[in-house]
Amino acid sequence: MRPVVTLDRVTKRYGDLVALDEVTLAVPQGRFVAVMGPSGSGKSTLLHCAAALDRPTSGTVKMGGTDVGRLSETKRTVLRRKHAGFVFQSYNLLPAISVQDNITLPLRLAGVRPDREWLDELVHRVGLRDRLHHKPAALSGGQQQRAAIVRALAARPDVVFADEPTGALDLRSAGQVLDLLRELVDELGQTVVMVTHDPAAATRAHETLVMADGRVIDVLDAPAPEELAVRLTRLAGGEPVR
Ligand SMILES: Nc1ncnc2c1ncn2[C@@H]1O[C@H](COP(=O)(O)OP(=O)(O)OP(=O)(O)O)[C@@H](O)[C@H]1O
Repeated sequence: MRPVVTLDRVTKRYGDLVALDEVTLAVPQGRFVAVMGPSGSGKSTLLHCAAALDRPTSGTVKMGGTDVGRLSETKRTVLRRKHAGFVFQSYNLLPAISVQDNITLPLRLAGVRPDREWLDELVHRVGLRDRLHHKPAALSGGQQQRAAIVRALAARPDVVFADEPTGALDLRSAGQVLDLLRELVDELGQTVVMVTHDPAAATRAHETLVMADGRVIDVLDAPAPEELAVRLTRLAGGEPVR
């Protein structure tokens, strides 16, 4: 499979602190990749560098074949708009406009005409057809996050980066959002990279990258939640993993 994002010996330093330490990885198209690890292990830094939200101190990040590190801030923004979608823990929907307008806002800002058929398909899949004309506040948390997912996918990005997408949801809504992300990958060929603290969330992913001290120390194929929870607890306690 063609990689949509690649990192080659990517290091990110904040002064003396090494937040990412020579990380090399490729995210293939059509995969659902989870990123887990103890607090401070570098998950968000990895996501920000991979998503061209931030520039590494050294190493190479390529998105859509373009070397992100060589671009100006403005060009990175253009690259992100073209290739990436984002889902955050806080849904970041604008309260004053309808769900429909929220979904199409980034497209309109970018001067791109919405693909009605694609949006209909997405809205149908996430079960929001009859909520489109409501304001976000009239939707449950799970529904708002599903609207945010449609917004992230509206421009058919190469990859969606999700940072704790279920962090604010109850168990049932979280499960629905995760099942939905997996369905979008399996049935629509989308690619998702998701940072999460929830071992149950990682079981929906094809593979889980486990991080510690700024490195990817393990790549697990669809691990059982119990197995993952034990590994993460050991890591958080500073115990050796193997
Ligand atoms: N802007 C910054 N300036 C200085 N240090 C930073 C900055 N951003 C992150 N760090 C540090 O880099 C390390 C990795 O942080 P990062 O946020 O990537 O970890 P994380 O695994 O996402 O943690 P959490 O699960 O708590 O969100 C931490 O030690 C953090 O304090």
